[in-house]
Formats: sequence, C-alpha cells, structure tokens
Amino acid sequence: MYLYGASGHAKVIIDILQSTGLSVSGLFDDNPDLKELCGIKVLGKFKLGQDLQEPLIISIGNNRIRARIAQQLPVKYGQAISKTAILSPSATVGEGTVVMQGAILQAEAQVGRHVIINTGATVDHDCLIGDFAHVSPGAVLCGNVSVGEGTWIGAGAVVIPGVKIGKWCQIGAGAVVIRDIPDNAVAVGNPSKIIKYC
Ligand SMILES: CC(=O)SCCNC(=O)CCNC(=O)[C@H](O)C(C)(C)COP(=O)(O)OP(=O)(O)OC[C@H]1O[C@@H](n2cnc3c(N)ncnc32)[C@H](O)[C@@H]1OP(=O)(O)O
Repeated sequence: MYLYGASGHAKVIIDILQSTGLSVSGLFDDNPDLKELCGIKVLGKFKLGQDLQEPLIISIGNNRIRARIAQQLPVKYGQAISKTAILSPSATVGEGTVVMQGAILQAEAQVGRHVIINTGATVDHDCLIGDFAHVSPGAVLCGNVSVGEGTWIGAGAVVIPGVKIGKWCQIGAGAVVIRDIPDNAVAVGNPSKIIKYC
C-alpha cells in the first residue's frame, strides 16, 4: 500500500495497516523536506501518470483536500480497516476509506469512498455516509442517519435516529443533532444550532 500525505492521520493508518499484516511501501508528500514518517520513506510529490504497483490511500484529514486529490488521481485505491473495528457482515465500505480502532459499523450501514470513520466512532444500522466524509473520534450516529458528501462530524457528537445531514457540513465536537441540517451548515451545541455556513 502507498499513502498520500505524511500527516498525523497517516501515522494512525500506518499502525492499522501494519497490524493487519499489510506493509506500507512509501508515502507521497508535497513537502520536499520530509524524508520519513514512522520509519516509512517519503517519496516526494506524486507525479500524475505515475504507475503504482500497489493501491493508495489518501492519508489527509481535510475532507476537501482528500476529495480534490481523489478526483485528480485515477489510481487503484485501498482501504485500511482496523482489526479492532467491528463491522457487520452487511455493512459496506468504499475504496480509499479508513475505519479506525474500536469503530463500529452496524447492519446495512453504507460508508462511501475516501471516508474516515475515526477511533471509537459508531455508525449504527442503515446509516448512509457520503464520500469524503469524516466521523471523528467517539461520535455516535444512531440508526438511519444520513451524512452527506464531505461532511465532518466532530468528536463526541451524537446524531439521533433518522436525521439527515447535508453535504460539506461541519458538526461541532460534542454537538447533539436532533433535526436535519442543510448543505454547508456549521452546527454546534446541544441541541445543535446552525451558527454559519461554510
Ligand atoms: C484524531 C482527531 O483529532 S480527529 C479531529 C476531531 N476534531 C473535532 O472534532 C473538531 C470539531 N470542530 C469544532 O467543533 C469547531 O469548533 C467547528 C468546526 C464546529 C467550528 O469551528 P470554527 O468555524 O473555527 O468556529 P469558531 O471557533 O470561530 O467558533 C464559532 C462559535 O461557535 C462556538 N463553538 C465552536 N465550536 C463549538 C463546539 N464544538 N461546541 C459549542 N460551541 C462551539 C464558539 O465558541 C464560537 O462562539 P462565539 O461566536 O459565541 O464565541
């Protein structure tokens, strides 16, 4: 596996891949000063058209940057799923997606491409998680929640059953979301209120 982005997020992905017996052959990063991360060689900037022998994961936490890179790079994408995550046999996970330690995906949860399901997050039955979303550590999505493309759910947020959150939203850490949220909204607090649009 190759990674794109020598970030803190990449460190966690390296741990997940190595603990599942997969090796990381190298990291691409635009910063010419970076030479290695967690003992993995930094290979420099990814060149368009470069032929990769192994799949790639974009190891960048920012959803918009991850989306932009994925749209530019027609390569084969891998997944990193921690062996301590619990996935229902009926849950689905798209390419490029990372499911971190202690995360839970319940029955018929559908997780899109290049998503981050972070440490200890729970995604309950029938949830739909759009491409490029991020469910931060400890967030709880109850049953039948839908999260739009590129939306960021903050750490420890709770979304009650059936709520629909639009595209490219930001839900604050610790928020309790009890009503649908429109595209591009930033919502915080308990019960969550929209404070602005991004
Ligand atoms: C492994 C990892 O680390 S994964 C990363 C996990 N990271 C997170 O969960 C962080 C989630 N991010 C947040 O909660 C952020 O505060 C955001 C995205 C909601 C808002 O960020 P910004 O747009 O920079 O908002 P800003 O800091 O200017 O705050 C705007 C207002 O909202 C309030 N606010 C911001 N975040 C929250 C929150 N989580 N809960 C309650 N109020 C909040 C601020 O106090 C401020 O109020 P004021 O105008 O009355 O002073």
